[in-house]
Amino acid sequence: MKILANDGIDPIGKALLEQAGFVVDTETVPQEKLAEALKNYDGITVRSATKVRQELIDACPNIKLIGRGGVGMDNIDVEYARSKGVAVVNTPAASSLSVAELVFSHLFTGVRFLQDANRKMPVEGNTKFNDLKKAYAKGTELRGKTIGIIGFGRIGRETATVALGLGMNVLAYDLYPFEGSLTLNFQGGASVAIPVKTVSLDEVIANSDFISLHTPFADKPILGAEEFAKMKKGVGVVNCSRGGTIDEAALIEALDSGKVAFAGLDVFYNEPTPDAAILQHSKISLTPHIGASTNEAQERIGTELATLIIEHFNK
Ligand SMILES: O=C(O)[C@H](O)COP(=O)(O)O
Repeated sequence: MKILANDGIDPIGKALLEQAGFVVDTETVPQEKLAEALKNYDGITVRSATKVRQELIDACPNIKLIGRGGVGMDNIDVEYARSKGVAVVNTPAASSLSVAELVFSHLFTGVRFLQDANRKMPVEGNTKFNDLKKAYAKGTELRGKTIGIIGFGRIGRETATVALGLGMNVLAYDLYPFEGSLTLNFQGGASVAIPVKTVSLDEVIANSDFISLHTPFADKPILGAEEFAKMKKGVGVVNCSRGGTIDEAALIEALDSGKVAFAGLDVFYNEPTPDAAILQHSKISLTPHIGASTNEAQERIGTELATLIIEHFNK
């Protein structure tokens, strides 16, 4: 069996597949050459870069499995593949903590102006930063503040758990209400369960000091001008979910008016070429869709994906 890992696969996942007798190629084939190249393979694995659309599936009748190393399957025509008897698998839980930690990277960045300070610190030969120091004199602490989490699935809950560990209050919203507890595990084996209950979207929007999005993209943004207007003045907004869930033009207006103090964005409406107005804004902390890009997450993803592929072909 031959697998093309077109967006790469962690060495541990590759080794597991090879031990099970699979041939694994990890060289990325450009999208336009994929239909030809894939004819020689039994399966393909992707992250979010490679698109596996209907035409590609039709062009490669040998393909029996599409593996998504990650959560979002918006780059794969899943229903169509399944209707043609092609299995589609993903690894929905493996990257939750890495994404949650990136949310806090953006939050800590925003409350202490790192995105701007990193651009403006005096360079060699000019050691004066007193004016800059005055500009950044009033940061904000996270402890005791309220984080609003929109989308309370695996990543939303992991984000809430980290927030509770930092001493923040959590307000969460999900289409499917949740009432239960989240467990914080501490060094030495101690753990504590903290009750959490979802509230309405309006409550989250109106009462949060920071808002983090954790939903897939549906048909329109979840946060637009109307929602920004209802938020607290000085709110910080983070998006490590999917591009399009925030109306970027409305976000820029809200940042410029001071309604939103800062934003942290890992995902963009236009990927991989976000708009210049977003890229150059001094109040936006930017990362290039790297929520799942940690050693630990990729190792878990590679291991899980390899296991799913082996199980599928051994059925
Ligand atoms: O859906 C996901 O798993 C994340 O958006 C990560 O995507 P990536 O694997 O392309 O980094």
